[in-house]
Amino acid sequence: MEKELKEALDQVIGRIAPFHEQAALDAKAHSDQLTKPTGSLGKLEEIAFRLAGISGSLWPDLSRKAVVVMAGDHGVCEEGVSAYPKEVTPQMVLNFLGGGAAVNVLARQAEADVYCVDIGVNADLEHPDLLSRKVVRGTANMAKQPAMSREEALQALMAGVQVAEELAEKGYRLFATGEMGIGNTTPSAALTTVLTGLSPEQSVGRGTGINDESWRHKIEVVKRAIAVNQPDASDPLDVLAKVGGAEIAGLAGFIIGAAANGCPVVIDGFISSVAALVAVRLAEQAKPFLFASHLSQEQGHAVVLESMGLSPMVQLDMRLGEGTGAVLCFHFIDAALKLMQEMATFASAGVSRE
Ligand SMILES: Cc1cc2ncn([C@H]3O[C@H](COP(=O)(O)O)[C@@H](O)[C@H]3O)c2cc1C
Ligand SMILES: O=C(O)c1cccnc1
Repeated sequence: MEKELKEALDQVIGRIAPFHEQAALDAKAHSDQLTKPTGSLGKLEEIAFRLAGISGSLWPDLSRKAVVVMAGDHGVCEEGVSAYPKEVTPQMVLNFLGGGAAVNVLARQAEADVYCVDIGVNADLEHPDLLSRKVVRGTANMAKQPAMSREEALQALMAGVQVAEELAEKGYRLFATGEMGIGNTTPSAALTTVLTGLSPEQSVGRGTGINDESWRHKIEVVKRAIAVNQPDASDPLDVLAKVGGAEIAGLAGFIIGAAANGCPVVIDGFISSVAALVAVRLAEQAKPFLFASHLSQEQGHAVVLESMGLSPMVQLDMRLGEGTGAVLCFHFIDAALKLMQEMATFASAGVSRE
């Protein structure tokens, strides 16, 4: 089973098309004709060039947008690493489905649809709009044993791939990643430490808002998880299974699946970015499809983004997750494309350039 899953994943990775350098250069050539000093729209120009390179067409239609919120629970919560109880995970899933969470509000404003996926929640959840893809009923406590088996990690990755395939099939062309899982900044910090070499003191943050004492304890928990499981940093699947989480694996698979379908993905804060790092370690080809949205307040986020060569669009001191920062940045993606499509050229507007 594990072998079949790995083969299926490798097959999806093999479908990721290379970046169209020429389309990106053509977009830049067009941009340089527009009525503005060269490069003056800054990152908005870079966004437009990269979107052209991803799609292979100068101005892709990215009007159909979705944010995918993967939800899962974490056995490591029994160590006391979060400021909130684990019951919040299923409760928030119902809130997403009812349209009342922060990400729902921002998605409505950005004209994006919200898809919530139960990939590892430790509760029986039923709702007509819920994508039920449960791989585990919460992970095991990584401070004592591997959070997941290698097979479970692969199942979660492939479940994420499947969600991307289905949404691409429905016509969505631009995605944002989001997550919900009380305790998930702890496995995210452990993954950061193992995959980037950052110390636990620098990768562990305050998450939902723990105090100094709990923060020091959380660092010890991350150190213990790494000591107990001895994840092999050169094997991203091993690291993901031992000190990761189902929603992190699901998002990594989703990113790979979106890239295989030629769709750009805007990644959210710390947890989503760690999932993206796992995706990139599994499939380097997925990297050009990624856009960083905001810089989270969570310690360690900047290093995770830097390790992928990504620079965030904004810094709003947010630390929520759910895909909130990513959905907000859909507005910048829309703006970048509109500017390139609608601005006059020096020639058409009769504006002198020398
Ligand atoms: C009501 C509520 C809504 C949330 N939405 C996202 N998170 C965020 O907080 C959690 C991570 O922080 P930690 O590791 O400290 O538990 C994740 O669920 C993340 O998505 C929330 C947390 C709460 C309490
Ligand atoms: O950056 C994030 O995504 C984040 C930070 C703290 C808590 N939840 C999410």
